[in-house]
Amino acid sequence: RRNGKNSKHQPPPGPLAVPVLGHLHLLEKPFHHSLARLAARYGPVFSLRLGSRDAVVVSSAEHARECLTEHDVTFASRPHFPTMSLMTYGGTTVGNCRYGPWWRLLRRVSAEHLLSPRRVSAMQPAVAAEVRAMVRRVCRAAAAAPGGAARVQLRRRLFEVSLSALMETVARTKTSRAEDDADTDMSPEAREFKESMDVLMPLLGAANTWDYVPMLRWFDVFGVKRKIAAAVSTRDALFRRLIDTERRRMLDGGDVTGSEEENTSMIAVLLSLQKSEPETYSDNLIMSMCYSMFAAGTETTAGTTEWAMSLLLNHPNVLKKAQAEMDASVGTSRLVTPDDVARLGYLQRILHETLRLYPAVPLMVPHESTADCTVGGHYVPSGTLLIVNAYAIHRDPVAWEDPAAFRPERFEDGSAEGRLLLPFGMGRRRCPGDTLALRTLGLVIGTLIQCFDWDTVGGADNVDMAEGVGITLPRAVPLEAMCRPRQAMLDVLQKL
Ligand code: HEM
Repeated sequence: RRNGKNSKHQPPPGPLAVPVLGHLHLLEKPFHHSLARLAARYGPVFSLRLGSRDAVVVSSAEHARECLTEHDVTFASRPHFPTMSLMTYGGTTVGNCRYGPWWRLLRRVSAEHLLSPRRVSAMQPAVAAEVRAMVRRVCRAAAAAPGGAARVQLRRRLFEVSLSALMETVARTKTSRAEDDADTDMSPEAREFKESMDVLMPLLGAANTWDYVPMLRWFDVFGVKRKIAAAVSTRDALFRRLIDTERRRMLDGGDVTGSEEENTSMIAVLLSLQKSEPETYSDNLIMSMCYSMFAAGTETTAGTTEWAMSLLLNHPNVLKKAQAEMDASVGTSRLVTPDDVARLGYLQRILHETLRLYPAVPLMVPHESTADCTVGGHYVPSGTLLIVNAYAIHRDPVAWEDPAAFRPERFEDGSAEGRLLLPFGMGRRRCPGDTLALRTLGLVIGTLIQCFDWDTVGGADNVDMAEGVGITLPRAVPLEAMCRPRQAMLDVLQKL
C-alpha cells in the first residue's frame, strides 16, 4: 500500500485504532523502543492516533530529511499540550510555542544574543569554574577513601555540575564563591530550582495522559493541576528574584559592555536589551527564557555526560586512548581548558558516538504541521504531530555498521559523512544550545578523564546499560564508579 498508485491521497499505514485511546494502549515505555517495533511492522513512515491527536512517526534518515528540510516550514510548529502549557507560560516559550512572529523573536534572542558562539565562548570561564569545583570535591572524596579510590555517585555529580554551570551562565549566583568543605557546591538558587523541578516532573508525568484524552481533564485528576500551579509559582518566584538581583547589580555596576562581557549572565544580556526596547523584552520574556534554558539544557547535558562515562567504563581501551590523546596534546602540568577541547579529536568522536547511541531526546521534540503535505508519498494533513525517532535512525543497520557497538573510530577521516545524526534535531526548530552543550560536554568529560582513573564498582565486569523511562533517556540505574586521581596529575590537583 505504501507504494500504491494513490498513496498520495492515502494516509501512512498504521495499526488499527480503538475508540477514545486510539493507539495509546499500544505504547509501552520507553516509547522510542515501542515505536521502533511498530516501524519494523508498518514501515519508516506510519501513522498513529494518540487519543484525540493524529501523529505520523518517521524512523528513517531519508524521511526525517524529507520532513525537516523539504517540508521544514510545514513542520516548524509545535503542538500545544494542556499539561505542558501549565508549565510553559501557556505554551509561549521558545521550545513550545507555535511557529510565527513570537517564536521568531524568541529564537533570535536565544540564537543571537544568548547562545551564539561568541557568547558561548564568553561563558566558558564560568563553566570551567564549576567543573574545577567538581574535581576538587571528587579529589577530596578520594583522599578520604581507603586506598585512595573513592566510590563516586556520578549521576549526582554530573547533574549538579550541569545545573550549576547553566545557573552561572544564566544568572551568576556565585559571584563571591566561598569554597568550603560542603559535599555539594550548588548555589542555593540552583538547589531551589532543582527542588521545584523535583516536584514538577512527577506531576507532569502523572498528568500526561490528559493531553491526549481530553475527557480526563474535566476531573482535575487528584488535584494535579493545582499542585502543578503551586510548583510553577514557586519556580517563577525564584526567576523573579534572579532578575531583580541582576537588575540591582547592573544599577550598581553599570552596563554590559567591553571587558565586562566575559562575566555577563544571560539575564544581564536580556536586561540590557530591555533598556532599549522595554515593551519587547519584558520581565515575562526574560522569565520565559530562563525557564527555557534550564528546561532544555540541564537534564540533556547531565544525561549525556552520564552515558558517556558509562560507555567509557565499559570500554577501558577507549578511555586509555582518550587519556593518551589528552597527555600528548595538553600534558599533565595543567588542567585541560575550554580552548583545548575543540582540538581533542578523539574526545570529540567519543561525544559524537555517545550522542549517536544515546541521543538525549530520543524522539526529539514533537513538531506539528500547519499545511497538508506528503511524506514518503503518503498524505499527511495539516495539524498532524510529527514524531521523529532519532534513536532508531542512529541505530539503523543499513546506515551504520554494527550499530549497537560503541566505536568512536567510526567518525575518523570523515567516514561517517553523509550519515544522518540528529541528536540536536534538524531544521528551523533545531537546538540552538548545541554549541554550549558540546563545549560543556567536552570540558566535563575531558577533565574527568584527564584527572582520574576510573573503574567499575566492586570490580564488576560491566556497567549495566539499561535505559530508564523519561523524556531525556535516563539510565535505569544511577551511575556510580570508583575513581582515583591520576599519579601524573597529583601536582595539578593539589593546587586546585
Ligand atoms: C546534550 C545536550 C542537548 C541535546 C541532546 C539537545 C537536543 C535538543 C533537541 C533534539 C531539540 C528539539 C529539536 C527539534 O525539534 O527539531 C532541542 C531544542 C531546544 N534546545 Fe536543546 N539540546 C541540548 C542542550 C541544550 C542546551 C544546553 C540549551 C540551552 C541552554 C538548549 C536549548 C534548546 C532550546 C531553546 C530548544 C527549542 C528550540 C525551538 O523549539 O526553536 N538545548 N534540543
